[in-house]
Amino acid sequence: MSETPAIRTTGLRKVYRRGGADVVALDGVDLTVPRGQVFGVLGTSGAGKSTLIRTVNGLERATAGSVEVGGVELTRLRGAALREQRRKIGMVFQHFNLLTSRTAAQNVALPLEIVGVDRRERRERAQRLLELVGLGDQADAYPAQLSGGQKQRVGIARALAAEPSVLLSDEATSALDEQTAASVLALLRDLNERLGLTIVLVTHQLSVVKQMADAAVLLRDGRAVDAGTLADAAARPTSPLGRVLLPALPDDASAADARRDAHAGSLGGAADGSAAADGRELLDLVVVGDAARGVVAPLDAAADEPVRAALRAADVRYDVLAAVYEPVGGRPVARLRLALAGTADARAGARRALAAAGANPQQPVAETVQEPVA
Ligand SMILES: Nc1ncnc2c1ncn2[C@@H]1O[C@H](COP(=O)(O)OP(=O)(O)OP(=O)(O)O)[C@@H](O)[C@H]1O
Repeated sequence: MSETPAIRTTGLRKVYRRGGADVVALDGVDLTVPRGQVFGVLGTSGAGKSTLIRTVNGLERATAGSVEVGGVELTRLRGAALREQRRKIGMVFQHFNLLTSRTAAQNVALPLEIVGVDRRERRERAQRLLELVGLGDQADAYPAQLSGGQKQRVGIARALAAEPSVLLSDEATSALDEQTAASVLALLRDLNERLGLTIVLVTHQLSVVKQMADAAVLLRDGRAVDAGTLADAAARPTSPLGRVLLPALPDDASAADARRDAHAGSLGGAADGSAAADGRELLDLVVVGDAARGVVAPLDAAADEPVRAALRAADVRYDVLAAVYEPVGGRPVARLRLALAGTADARAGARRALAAAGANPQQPVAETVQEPVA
């Protein structure tokens, strides 16, 4: 039997009324967020990202479909039962939403106060939570006395007070400078790892998802057009999510690399002048995982690297037109764009050898079909 997911939505639909017209914000979203993951929600402005997490959190009522959190169907609940379940979902907001007249500790203790935890225990638990987010010495500070990053840490501690199984973050780092945002994201990652907390991140910052998330969903016009782990999406560069995560390689990115990497039988170097009879094609390669490092290493440092070995074994010549290396979803990803020359059979053989070497060879995707994120 498979484990109950942290979140499951089925046919989730949300229609707002505005000025006498219907606005379909979610149009039948089926989504599964496994437990313990950091899960990104991507999409252009208006795609339905905020509506999705506001509906999952019960801040908005679904028009149709269902939302389950930890196996409990929120969309069936009303009144006290709904409030009780909603407490198990923590929420972190872009503008922190702290009460300015309360100290950090009193803000963190608020959800405990609502459920009637006594004063002494509230104080102790708030202090422990503030320590967890690195603010043990700021319990008596008021929000106005804290920096943006500190305020967001208080917001996170407050979201954790009711010991939620899921933390929803709506642009939690968008109002922070880059360095502060990075430290808040590191805190979220740490909480995910230490507490096994499932975190859903809504953000217009693609870099945040690339760095932080294990998996993501791409929303477009209220529909989930693609979802999955980032490593899988990166290995499927023509998939909608893959295209968002790995925008097209610029052809002219590294002419210098092309010269350095061109091997002995490089394009244009055919001594017998037979190149004109050969076909030529562009090929994008993606290598995900530990092998990625070798792919972009200088040739002499990676003599028996499988991708180069596959190219050497095939009867083709090639130039490396671009090479990009970056972590995606915590895994190294290397991408190369090759100009390949040889007979049709030789090029087909090279594509097979490259596929067998785990390099996911694909025709380059034209820039015009890229999916903007924000
Ligand atoms: N309270 C509301 N009343 C009416 N329409 C709404 C309301 N909230 C959102 N919408 C509409 O629903 C659609 C989805 O909005 P939503 O805020 O979920 O998108 P988003 O992906 O979070 O966008 P952004 O990145 O700009 O925040 C949009 O067309 C928006 O105008």
